[in-house]
Amino acid sequence: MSGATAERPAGEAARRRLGVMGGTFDPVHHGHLVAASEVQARFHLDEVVFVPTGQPWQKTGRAVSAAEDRYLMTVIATASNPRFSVSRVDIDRGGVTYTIDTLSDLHAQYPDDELFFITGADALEQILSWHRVDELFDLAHFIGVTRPGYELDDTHVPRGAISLIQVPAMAISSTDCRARVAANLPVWYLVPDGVVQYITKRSLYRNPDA
Ligand SMILES: Nc1ncnc2c1ncn2[C@@H]1O[C@H](COP(=O)(O)OP(=O)(O)OP(=O)(O)O)[C@@H](O)[C@H]1O
Ligand SMILES: O=C(O)c1ccc[n+]([C@@H]2O[C@H](COP(=O)([O-])O)[C@@H](O)[C@H]2O)c1
Repeated sequence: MSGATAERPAGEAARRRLGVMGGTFDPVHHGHLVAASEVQARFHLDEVVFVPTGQPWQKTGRAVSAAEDRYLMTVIATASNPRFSVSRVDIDRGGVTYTIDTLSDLHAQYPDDELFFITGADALEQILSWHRVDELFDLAHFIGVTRPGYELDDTHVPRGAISLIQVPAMAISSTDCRARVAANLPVWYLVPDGVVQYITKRSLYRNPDA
């Protein structure tokens, strides 16, 4: 996608700007929410749609929680922000999730929208290994965000295909949240209150080997 900028083009013909925050969200945490909020404001996005994955093919070595649990936690976490929404495209397609399919489906659903795919520095490091990566940059402008512990580097991405921005540093990961629940430590204030309650109600993450 050429010509995407942080500035919203003036004039009535401007297209709706839709941010896409893809993730496993197992569970969704304040690092995800702060990053999406910062990008929404700085890039003047009309909306950011969170898209929980189906099966994340590069997260090996452990079973991911049920898609419906990850979806509902994401709905709970985003409900209070009128600029946030949640899409089921990856979950309803089923199977392994590839971003090329996520973006193709969203483009079909919102053909007039300009898409901005948000990715943390850790995910960006791996992007050349993504399925049909060469076609990805035609479907969306990418926005790489800082994440504590990772270098934000776009030198491997085609020039003009990505913007990098600094977001408030949140040293939170889903891995750490899961480990804390398993160790009977609190996740209050790492994830939204409703997500803490959902984790408790559904007894998620109690068994680290599950
Ligand atoms: N603390 C954070 N700050 C900025 N970006 C983040 C942060 N945590 C996750 N992200 C980004 O959000 C997206 C979805 O992340 P994901 O759902 O895999 O969370 P995670 O915390 O990395 O999970 P896990 O620890 O299970 O690997 C990715 O692009 C990731 O880089
Ligand atoms: O398309 C791919 O091959 C691909 C490989 C790894 C990750 N992704 C996407 O990157 C986003 C973050 O993924 P993850 O695994 O860090 O939660 C999510 O939307 C994934 O579908 C996509």
